Amino acid sequence: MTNPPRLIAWELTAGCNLNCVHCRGSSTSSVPEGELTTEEAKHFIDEVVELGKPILIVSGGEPLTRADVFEIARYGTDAGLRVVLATNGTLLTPEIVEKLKAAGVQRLSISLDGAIAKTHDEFRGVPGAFDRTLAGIEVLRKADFPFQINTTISRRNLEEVPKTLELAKELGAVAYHVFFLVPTGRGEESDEVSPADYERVLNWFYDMQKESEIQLKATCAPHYFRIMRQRAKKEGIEISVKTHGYEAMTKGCLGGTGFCFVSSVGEVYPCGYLPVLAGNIREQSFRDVWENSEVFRKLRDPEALKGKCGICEYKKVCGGCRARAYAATGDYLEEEPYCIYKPENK
Ligand code: HEM
Ligand SMILES: C[C@H]1O[C@@H](n2cnc3c(N)ncnc32)[C@H](O)[C@@H]1O
Ligand code: MET
Ligand code: SF4
Repeated sequence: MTNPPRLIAWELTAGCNLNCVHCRGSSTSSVPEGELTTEEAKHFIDEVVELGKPILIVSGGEPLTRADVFEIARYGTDAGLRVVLATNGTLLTPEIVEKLKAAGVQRLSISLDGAIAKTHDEFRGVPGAFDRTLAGIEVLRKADFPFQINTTISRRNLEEVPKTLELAKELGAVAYHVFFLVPTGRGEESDEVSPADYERVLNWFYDMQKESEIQLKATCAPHYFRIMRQRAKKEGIEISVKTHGYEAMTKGCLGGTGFCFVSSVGEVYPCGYLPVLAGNIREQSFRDVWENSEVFRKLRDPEALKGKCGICEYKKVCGGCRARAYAATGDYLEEEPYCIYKPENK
């Protein structure tokens, strides 16, 4: 029996009103042809529910540029899914927030890639984006709508991350999730932080997590799960849900095991950063793709990992980033290129 997905990220549209330097989808204002129609989108939700009740992340592109986003979110809510929406926050108005509430959307993630306008605007490719995002957050606060802040960490904003966390707290975010840049789409390898900086930031993140009153989560940094265990061992702490919350129950990357990404034209991928196609929901059922695709089957087998990830004692909790391995070598099972750890049995 294959476990159902726990989380699905859905690129409802690839079109976007911004032009970020790091965008995995290389999104622009021109909307590619062949997007799933409203009816196809609803059919996809029907198929998801047949498998289980994952969190459905309605994402993009910029999902708020699609007129039927509320109707589709409502459909997901009515089907029993926990629907959340990932947005750059620039298009939020009181009317839109009311519609999101009425559609049963439970939380928004707002991308904020720096603590000051210059950093964020350079990231987002549009002057004034920072101010517009902050205005969007103000609308959410007034409406008492829960939101989390997402920051993508790269060389451009690495040193500003602590300040961005402080800003997220001041703004009233319920959580702060950091994403580490993956060199795909417009994301460039030269913007990735060094392996040593990964180690430094993730150790800082561990310290922050212990004292933070809001939830912190690192995505696309599977090595965090190794670092968490190394640090806890040093401190003589047993990892449990009580001490480490949700992080104690999950692992480095859920791509293909508990998570998948569905593109605006119905393609299914292990995540939004790994361009290895698992299947297309226009040609097959979602169940068939999830249960039988070659790439998902391989990602479910820790023994398939190669290089140092294959012999690492942490491979079941970390497993490396398969998208970075693919970007570096063309083989998604190869070792994670941005990890400094030397496995003990090497
Ligand atoms: C509630 C609002 C949330 C929003 C809007 C949101 C948004 C996102 C987005 C946009 C991604 C990137 C997916 C991609 O493009 O491939 C993502 C990934 C992910 N998120 Fe969230 N998220 C939310 C909450 C959570 C929560 C509460 C958890 C768990 C406690 C979570 C766990 C994850 C995981 C595991 C991934 C997958 C990345 C990976 O492969 O490791 N998210 N989220
Ligand atoms: C959902 C989150 O994904 C981020 N995002 C977009 N492109 C990339 C990439 N190449 N690598 C990492 N994160 C990315 C967005 O900035 C948003 O905050
Ligand atoms: N456009 C939204 C954001 O910036 C969601 C998708 S990003 C690839 O957060
Ligand atoms: S990262 Fe999000 S906001 Fe930026 S261009 Fe891509 S889809 Fe648009």
